[in-house]
Amino acid sequence: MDVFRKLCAGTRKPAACAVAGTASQPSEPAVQHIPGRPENAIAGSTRRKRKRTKTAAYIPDPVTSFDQLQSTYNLQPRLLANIYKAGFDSPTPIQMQAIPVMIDRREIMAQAPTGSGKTAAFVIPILHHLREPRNLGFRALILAPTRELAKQILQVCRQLSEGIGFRCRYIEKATTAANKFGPKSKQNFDLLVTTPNRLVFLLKHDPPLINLSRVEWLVVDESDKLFESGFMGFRDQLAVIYNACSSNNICRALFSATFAHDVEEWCKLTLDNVVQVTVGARNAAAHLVKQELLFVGNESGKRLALRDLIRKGIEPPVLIFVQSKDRAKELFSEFIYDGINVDVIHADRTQLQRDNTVRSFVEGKIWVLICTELMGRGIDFKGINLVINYDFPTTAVSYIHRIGRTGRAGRTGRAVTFFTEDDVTHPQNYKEKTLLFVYSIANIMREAGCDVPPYMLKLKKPTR
Ligand SMILES: Nc1ncnc2c1ncn2[C@@H]1O[C@H](COP(=O)(O)OP(=O)(O)OP(=O)(O)O)[C@@H](O)[C@H]1O
Repeated sequence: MDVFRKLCAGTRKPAACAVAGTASQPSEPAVQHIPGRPENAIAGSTRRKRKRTKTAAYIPDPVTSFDQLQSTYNLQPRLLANIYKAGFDSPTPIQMQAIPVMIDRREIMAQAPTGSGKTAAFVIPILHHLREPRNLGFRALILAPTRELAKQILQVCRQLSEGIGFRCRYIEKATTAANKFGPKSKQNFDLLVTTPNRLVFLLKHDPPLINLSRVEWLVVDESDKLFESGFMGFRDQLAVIYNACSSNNICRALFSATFAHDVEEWCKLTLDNVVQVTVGARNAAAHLVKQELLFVGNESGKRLALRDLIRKGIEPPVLIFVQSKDRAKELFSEFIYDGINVDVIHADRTQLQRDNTVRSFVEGKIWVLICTELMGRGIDFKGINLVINYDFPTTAVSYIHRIGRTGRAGRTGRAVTFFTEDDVTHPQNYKEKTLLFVYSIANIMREAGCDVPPYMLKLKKPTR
């Protein structure tokens, strides 16, 4: 059975029946769409005109300040204090919209640009609902596609819950996790942040080594990534986790900077009266990133162009994306040879090496970090000034996430994408795909008001 169907078949909400059956008609109205703009999140009139009764059409009004969360929803003073202590003076557009929706226990599918504060947008309402530590086992579960991102989210959970006493956990090793979080443990933990694979390992054990039946909130961050199927996809794992969260009171929230039709489809059919929040245009690059495309001719042209950029003066920290582990290793050797303060991160490095590299980069000991797609999503390095796409991204979605490592939290950033003759010619076989990506990326840039070589916009859009 297709896992997408498995995911839907596992639901306990009535709307899901439509998937397993034939009609596929979502219950009425399944999705509320709230258009929002990054610069002015309050979609205003449409929302305010809605009845204030709790019907299917009811959507809680957005908030314009964090104080309003206390006056309207009785947010804990300590949680509010932690929000301000984190330096969050006022909510970002996605926070204005998503926090009241989740506090109202509405299921949500949210899309907002990279670096726009989605993490706090789901962590704040979850902490509000958990209220206080209890020894009931995990009551909230947050899934992320990479360990680095899961740890980063964990940090935010701990930072915002400081002084409240929540036990926020991460699955370091599946073997020790069984003892710590298994059925025989004291169940003295509240919130789990993890990648799907380790959790699935525990769940698939007979009997399961972790119990998710008390989970009230399941958050899927980078939802379009976690819904990907196939060898590298997480969809199978998501289905297992989804079915293990068996509480009748469960609410689900899906967040990403990019939109995927299958996620939307699943939300409409499966979630209970889901609210869909979209801040800004769908699948658009963060507007604070100045994007440049640089034609470098061929492979050796990339090295020359990179040296040229460095010679002209780059302001660290800088992230360089390449397409594979081998490419990362290769470029790293060259940089080291050139005496540049650089390190590399890819899936072949041990977790300890990866953690140390991230720490050194954050502390400013490393100026240039070469990485693969592993670091493309969600990672929030403060103050990245420049992202270089040394290898052309393989999808427009990947491009949006990669360049979104800069231009975050109100700061401006710059992204330079190298492309070669090979990337724009030979529209045969797999090259046809590349051509499509060049075309889509050129359009993303054009929509963001950046300079694009005119011929790129004239590239014939290949058929898929
Ligand atoms: N209300 C706020 N005021 C100021 N800064 C904020 C606020 N909320 C979040 N931030 C900061 O914005 C940065 C980006 O937040 P976050 O990592 O949650 O973005 P994101 O939308 O999840 O991005 P991505 O799509 O790349 O994962 C973080 O450094 C965070 O501390």
